[in-house]
Amino acid sequence: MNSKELFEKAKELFPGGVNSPIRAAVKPYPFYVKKAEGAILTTVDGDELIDYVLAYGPLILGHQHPRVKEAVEEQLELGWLYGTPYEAEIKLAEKIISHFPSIDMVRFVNSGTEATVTAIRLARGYTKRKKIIKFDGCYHGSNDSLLVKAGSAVSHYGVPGSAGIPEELSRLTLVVPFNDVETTEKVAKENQDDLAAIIVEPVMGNAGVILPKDNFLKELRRIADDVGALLIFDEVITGYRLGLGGAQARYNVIPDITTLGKIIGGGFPVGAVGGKKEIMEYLAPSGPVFNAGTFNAHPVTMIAGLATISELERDYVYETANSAAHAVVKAIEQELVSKFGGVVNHIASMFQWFPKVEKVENYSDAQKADRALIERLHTELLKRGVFIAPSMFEAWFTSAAHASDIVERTIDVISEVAKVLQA
Ligand SMILES: Cc1ncc(COP(=O)(O)O)c(C=O)c1O
Ligand SMILES: N[C@H](C=O)CCC(=O)O
Repeated sequence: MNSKELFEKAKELFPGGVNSPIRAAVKPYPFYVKKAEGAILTTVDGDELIDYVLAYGPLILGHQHPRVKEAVEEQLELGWLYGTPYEAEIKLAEKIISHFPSIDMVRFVNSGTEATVTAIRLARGYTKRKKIIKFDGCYHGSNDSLLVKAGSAVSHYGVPGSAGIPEELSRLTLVVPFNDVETTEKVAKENQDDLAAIIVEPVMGNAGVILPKDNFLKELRRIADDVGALLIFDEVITGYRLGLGGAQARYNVIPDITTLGKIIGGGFPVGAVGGKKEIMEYLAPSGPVFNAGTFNAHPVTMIAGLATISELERDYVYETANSAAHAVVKAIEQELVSKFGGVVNHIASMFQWFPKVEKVENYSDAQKADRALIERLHTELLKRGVFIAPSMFEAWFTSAAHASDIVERTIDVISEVAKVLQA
């Protein structure tokens, strides 16, 4: 069956035809993958696509990296699920602790969502307070406490949050604009007695890419300390994408709790909560805050994560991924920004173009950009063999597999598309 036929069938089986909403945004219908290798996806229709989505971030080494594949194959020979502790989880935790300045202890879970759910519960349990500050347009997974004014598919489909979440719970989530120290401080002080945590994507990656200004993250640290709340960095995207220590090492700001996911599982389902020992010891069975999981610290994930992070310790990965991003950003600026205007927000190997606006420093700036143009760009690039996210409220990602020939092909396609794209 081809992609069109498969999607027709899928619509009978899955709500909207998919198992995660953003996948249905690929037009005219989502393509189905037959295989993936390096930077290339091959579809069941026989098309080869250069992949700038990389499964929404995890695949910083590209698809089927030989070291990861070899490690997983070796693991499969030993069995793949034990329901007992396994040495690989210790090795992966040690690596993460060695790289992330704020992390003394880790709890592995199965997704970024589980990580943020656990982090919020931990912050509430530790502080014995209820309220949370989050930032407009930040996305922290499908987490009941944080699906308020969220980014990613929530923004793409234009829903303010989600039905099914009790108003009593949403009221505990206070939303403030990213990069706005004054409002954050005001709201934190007004709710000081009951504020458990401030949670932030230190670089926003779910409303396009939006960078923290000046001392914004340092100011969040100060405000959290002033009101006795915990600072949570959601580094599910930025962890290992911005470098070995994530955003916290890059910006030199130490949160109390960090959530990780995506890259640390090497392409297998994963999440992690990390933090200071004193806080982490509140998790069961040491402490009273519950978290558990049949698949927590899955052996295959631990092995794949370990192989991935070991590879990241070799300089070539960040060098290749970052220089690919730099070259593609330059091409977008030359071919697209020059014609349509706008700004490209970029850091390391993640970026997004916001057409027709001069700056994007928060979610309301992002909403003023021409998102429909990005959706048309997505369609035109896809027709010519380049796959980018179907929404402006996502990011482009590059990997160690985005070698110069792949980048050159992409640049040629961008200049071809620039000629046909209509404002
Ligand atoms: C910053 C951030 N936090 C949390 C999540 C949730 O992760 P997952 O999709 O693995 O549940 C995502 C992505 O979905 C994310 O980008
Ligand atoms: N932006 C989301 C996570 O980072 C995209 C993943 C998804 O919703 O399927």
